[in-house]
Amino acid sequence: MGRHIVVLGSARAISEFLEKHASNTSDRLVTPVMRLTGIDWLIGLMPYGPVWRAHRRALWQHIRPAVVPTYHPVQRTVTRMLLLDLFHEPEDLKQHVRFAIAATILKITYGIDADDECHEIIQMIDAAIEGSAQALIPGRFLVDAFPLLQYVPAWFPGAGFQKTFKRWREKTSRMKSEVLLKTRNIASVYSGPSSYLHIRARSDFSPQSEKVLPGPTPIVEALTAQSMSVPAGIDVDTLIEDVAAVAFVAGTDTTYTTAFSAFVALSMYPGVQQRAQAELDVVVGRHRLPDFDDRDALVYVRAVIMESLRWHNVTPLGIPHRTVADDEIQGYFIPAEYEDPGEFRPERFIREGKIDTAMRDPFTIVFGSGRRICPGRYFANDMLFLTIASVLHTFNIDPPVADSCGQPFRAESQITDGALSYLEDYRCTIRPRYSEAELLRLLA
Ligand code: HEM
Repeated sequence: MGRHIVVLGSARAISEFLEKHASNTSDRLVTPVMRLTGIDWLIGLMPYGPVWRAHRRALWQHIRPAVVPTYHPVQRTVTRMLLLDLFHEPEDLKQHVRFAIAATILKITYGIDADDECHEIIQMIDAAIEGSAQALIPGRFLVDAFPLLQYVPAWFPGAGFQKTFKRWREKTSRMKSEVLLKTRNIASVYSGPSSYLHIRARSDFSPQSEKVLPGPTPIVEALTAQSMSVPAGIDVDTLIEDVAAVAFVAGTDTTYTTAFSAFVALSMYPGVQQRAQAELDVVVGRHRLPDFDDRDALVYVRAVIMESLRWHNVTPLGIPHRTVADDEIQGYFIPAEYEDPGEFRPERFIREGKIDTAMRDPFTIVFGSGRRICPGRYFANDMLFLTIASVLHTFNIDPPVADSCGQPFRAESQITDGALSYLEDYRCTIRPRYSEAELLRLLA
């Protein structure tokens, strides 16, 4: 309705417009639906200005590259949990991968351990963010096109959306405060070692990693302890609540969907999988799990992750940037950045055994650009590396079996519409590459 949308279709145009004109192109459009559904506290949706800056700075301090390695012990432990869970329940690959990413983020933000309570909290958060996924779809609700509708009372015929919005608002605010309350309760009673693995591990299994925890200071605790300068009118406690919750909301589905698409792709391209596993066998060997120190030597596995980010971009439209003043961008030239873009081919990123720096790294594209670039990108990249390398090292990923004759089924790489893009068909199956005894030795 009277707005122009410019789609930036090339890396050159993105850099030209969102980086070089950043002071003009870093705003966001806050729609009536975002306000009515109560999701305007998300950093990604805040208008450019001091309030956004204070939130972003608070989060960035705790997920910038220099800090991200302090989360490696948590990532290692959760990944071990994941491998164990996959061994026992291989049919639940999708749920287990999602749980592992969610559990990592809950531990580093709130200090909440990946036990049964974590499941309950994840459910509470999922219910609360149901509205944001809907509210972010442009044109999903008529009130965005006709803002006067927001003043129509809920009892008025056709204004049922008001009740839905109220329900979503209440769930979000309950989620933010209850999760934080639980965190504070945990902090006040907790002094011993973490319950990670302890609760979830099978009785015959007691991995050494249990001793590694407790992990780093949770982000909420660190923010509470530090003295922050915030703009007038901002309540520090609300800021902390919002910053912690946004890490979960913005970081979980994006990261797990990318990891999961990698597994689907690997099931569809067995040659790629075999090459990656052969590299893991040489670099890591059969007696331990991959770790962050192996990253430099795991050139092909890194290319698999780059290719996963490119092949299925979970946020293909990013979050729209809004200009604050008139601007100009020249030309609409959209060069073909990658050959055969539909193919999953990590080799495109490798030249003479090394990552080819002449090829555009999807890492520099899929996380957005300019001042609103994703602050969680380094943390996400680490989670992707450890999850994908570890699962590939210990399991074979196959296409699902399509019929009673055992014919493999080839998944189609169709994607869904919406603010977040999912693969339509997520089916794939996994088989361990190790016996249970060998796997337990690797996890110890
Ligand atoms: C594979 C995983 C991820 C992908 C593909 C992704 C992608 C994106 C994209 C495209 C944007 C919009 C950037 C722009 O406007 O130019 C964004 C923003 C954001 N992301 Fe991520 N993200 C991921 C993981 C994470 C994680 C793990 C966190 C936090 C722990 C996070 C927190 C945020 C926040 C807070 C924003 C809003 C930034 C702002 O508006 O200033 N993301 N992300």
